[in-house]
Amino acid sequence: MNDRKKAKLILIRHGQSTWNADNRFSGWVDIPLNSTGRREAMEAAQKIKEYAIDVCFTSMLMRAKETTAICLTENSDRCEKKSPVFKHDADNPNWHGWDKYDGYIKEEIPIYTSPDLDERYYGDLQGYNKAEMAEEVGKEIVHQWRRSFSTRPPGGESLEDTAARTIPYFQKQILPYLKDGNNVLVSAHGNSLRSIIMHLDNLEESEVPGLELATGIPIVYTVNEEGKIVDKQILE
Ligand SMILES: O=C(O)[C@H](O)COP(=O)(O)O
Repeated sequence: MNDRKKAKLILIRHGQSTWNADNRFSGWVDIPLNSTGRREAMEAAQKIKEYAIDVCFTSMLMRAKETTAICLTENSDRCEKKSPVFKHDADNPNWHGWDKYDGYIKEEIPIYTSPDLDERYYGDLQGYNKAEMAEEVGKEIVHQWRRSFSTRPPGGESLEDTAARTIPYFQKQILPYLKDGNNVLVSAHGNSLRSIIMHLDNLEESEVPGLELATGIPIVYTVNEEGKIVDKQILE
């Protein structure tokens, strides 16, 4: 357990994926990192290695999980003694207990995965090129679909819908670890993290369209024992 006053919350949007590079709407499509994305995650690992990570949270999607695993590789002081272990969902009927083990329980950095941290569902837009879509329906409409708070892209989730799952998850599952003084890494997605940042930074709806997150750049919040943010650094 760390000094309570120094609990860090590290948020990171996954590194570049092959569809980020192709400028395609990804949403829930499970696209891996490309070589640029893996490099970004390695650079992020260097930037955060001073923080001994106690627990991680990530989405169900490969690009966020890969980023988590790479980010932990430089956390060497901790990893020498502790292994990162992806924790699977015991409540899922398809889980057969194959990831159970008896020893080393105190020696792990648990990585919890949840669909609540998945990217915003982009519905009918998934797979389409963003620039081509803007030519077809107009730049303004595509910007609304991508950046407004309450507009839903066709068949998909608005940021408001996404926030309705990410913020309760943050409050119930993540915040208690921070209040207890743990350093927490959350690797997720452009929009699932935008919704959490909107909550943490108390942003107005009108400020949300201007909030952009680069791939692979850690944002480090310092959180006090009451769960309040006392500092924010962007490690560009
Ligand atoms: O799902 C996607 O395509 C990206 O992760 C985020 O896309 P956006 O910047 O268009 O919201």
